[in-house]
Amino acid sequence: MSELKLPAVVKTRAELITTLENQRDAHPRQLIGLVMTMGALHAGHLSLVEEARKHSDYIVVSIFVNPTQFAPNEDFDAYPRQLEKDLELLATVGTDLVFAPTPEEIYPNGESRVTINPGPTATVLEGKTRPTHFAGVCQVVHKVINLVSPNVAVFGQKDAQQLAIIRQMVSDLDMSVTIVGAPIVRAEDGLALSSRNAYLSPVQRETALSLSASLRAGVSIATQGGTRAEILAAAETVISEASATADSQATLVLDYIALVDPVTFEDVDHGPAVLAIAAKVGTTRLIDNYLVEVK
Ligand SMILES: Nc1ncnc2c1ncn2[C@@H]1O[C@H](COP(=O)(O)OP(=O)(O)OP(=O)(O)O)[C@@H](O)[C@H]1O
Ligand SMILES: CC(C)(CO)[C@@H](O)C(=O)[O-]
Ligand code: BAL
Repeated sequence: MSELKLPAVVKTRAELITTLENQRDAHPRQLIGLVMTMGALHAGHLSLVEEARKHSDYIVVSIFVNPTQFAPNEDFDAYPRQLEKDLELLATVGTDLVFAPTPEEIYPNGESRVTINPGPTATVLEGKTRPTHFAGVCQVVHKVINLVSPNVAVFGQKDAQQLAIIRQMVSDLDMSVTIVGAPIVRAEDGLALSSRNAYLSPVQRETALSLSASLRAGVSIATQGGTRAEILAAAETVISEASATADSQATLVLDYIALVDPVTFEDVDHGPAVLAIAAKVGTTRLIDNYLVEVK
């Protein structure tokens, strides 16, 4: 791994803008792709870079744990930070530039006086439990897209509601970037890869498998032509059993299981849908989803 060329890193917006200006001057026809992350990278993030490569020539990855999308009681301070390791991982998939700013660089004036209202899709599911989360996500995504001016930006389907809200923001605010969604990368045992999986003890990780198992039970009913109620019941049965039998060191508390429209995140009973789950394993909150077709 150490023989691979590490991507160039810029930490300030001035360096970012100059580097991109030079890049555009030297290669005016090249398309720029952006992948935004909070670091602690895993194969899911690397798949976004590979997806970006299909649509663009020069790839910028941002690594920034954005304070405005965390509520005061959440894990902003504890969130894993490992820039050197992240650079080595990015080198394996060919990244051209990493933008790794500090919070002061992104928010030089402290709290912004103008913010983005992420709209009704941000009030349900993740938005119900994390009411300020999507406003913070939209704020930083809008800022970094403005700074980089990419042709394409790639986001993961793992954060399905985030992807839907970003698509809506780009459409409603006439932002000139193409948003590409990339499928969820899972571990062999089905667990959706997530930086927060690093918080799980071995026994908690075992319990966490019930999230994807529950969704797969619902997907199986959907594939057999089951109704909304049957799909949700199948998923709920798996998660209730797992909650009831979980080890005391690996408690499982369901937040929601939902079957929703992929654009609005309102409940649906037919057509394309997202079967989504969120639960706390111990103190770690995890999310997952599958796309299904409800007959
Ligand atoms: N398993 C995955 N498969 C595909 N994309 C993913 C996966 N995990 C994260 N992503 C995507 O990577 C981008 C950056 O996400 P982020 O840095 O928050 O990673 P994360 O692993 O989801 O972390 P967290 O544990 O904080 O949710 C987002 O677009 C997210 O949807
Ligand atoms: C898109 C994002 C990088 C914005 O901080 C974050 O919400 C994430 O990692 O999904
Ligand atoms: N992947 C979404 C970032 C967050 O949970 O804050």
